[in-house]
Amino acid sequence: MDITINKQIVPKNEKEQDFTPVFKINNLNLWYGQDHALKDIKFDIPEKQVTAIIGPSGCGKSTFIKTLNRMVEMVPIVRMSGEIVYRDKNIFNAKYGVEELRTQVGMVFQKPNPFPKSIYENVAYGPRIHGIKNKKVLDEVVEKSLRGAAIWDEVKDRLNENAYGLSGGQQQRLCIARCLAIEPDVILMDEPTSALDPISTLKVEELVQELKKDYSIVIVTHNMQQAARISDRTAFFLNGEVVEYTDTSTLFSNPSDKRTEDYITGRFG
Ligand SMILES: Nc1ncnc2c1ncn2[C@@H]1O[C@H](COP(=O)(O)OP(=O)(O)OP(=O)(O)O)[C@@H](O)[C@H]1O
Repeated sequence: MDITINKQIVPKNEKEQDFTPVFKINNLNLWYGQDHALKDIKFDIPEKQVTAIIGPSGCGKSTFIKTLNRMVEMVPIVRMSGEIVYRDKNIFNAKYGVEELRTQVGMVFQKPNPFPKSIYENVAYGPRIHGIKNKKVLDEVVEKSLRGAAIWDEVKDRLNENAYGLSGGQQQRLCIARCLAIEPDVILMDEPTSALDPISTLKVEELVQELKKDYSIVIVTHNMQQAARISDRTAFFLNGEVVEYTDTSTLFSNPSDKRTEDYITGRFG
């Protein structure tokens, strides 16, 4: 699309975005002690799309995703500068509580980490903490969340059994259900399929495609095929910098940076 300014036709700027950002990241820097792990990160993450973060081991993918819900600050030696704006609020602003942020920005981890409780209690836990006590309401939230995570049919007859009795893939979808139960806006996923078998991986990938209708998703993955299959936009990280960030099909078919090309063609990493 061209833009008309003073009756002149101005070609569309490549950097112009045609999406609504859920996160705006401006000049984000992060250090672990002296180690400069994130360098001048600047890009916007779209609403209701899947954004993949790719790059070789140690390039800062996990560190980056954990800045978005401020989990990275649990490491005492971390220092940061710059700005992360979530829906017009600077997440580092003292007035914006970290609990509130984490209610809106949920996270699913690499290894499924259910609580040692029943399947039902795993999902009801968050809503209970947020003050929902009514059993009927909780039942509805649990069912809706398990359905949303595409695991309801597999567990509906064993809701009171311990979650540890589920397979790894089922546990991961249960953890996604637990995340959905607090009705987040954004879901962060840090290598959510790396501990899963291929069939469970496929189920989680299909689920991500469903979830993006209602949620904005950021996913760290080692697996470039996975990024190509399921994401709309991809950021390629290298040594703590974003080398390239664009729509996924362009990044994989026509990368603009030689380092991206070398990485996606397997020359390093
Ligand atoms: N808790 C920590 N304390 C000190 N340094 C850390 C810590 N976590 C990560 N780092 C360093 O920050 C850099 C980025 O690490 P990070 O785990 O974010 O990379 P990654 O791309 O997610 O790697 P991988 O793909 O192997 O998980 C690395 O140099 C790592 O050693």
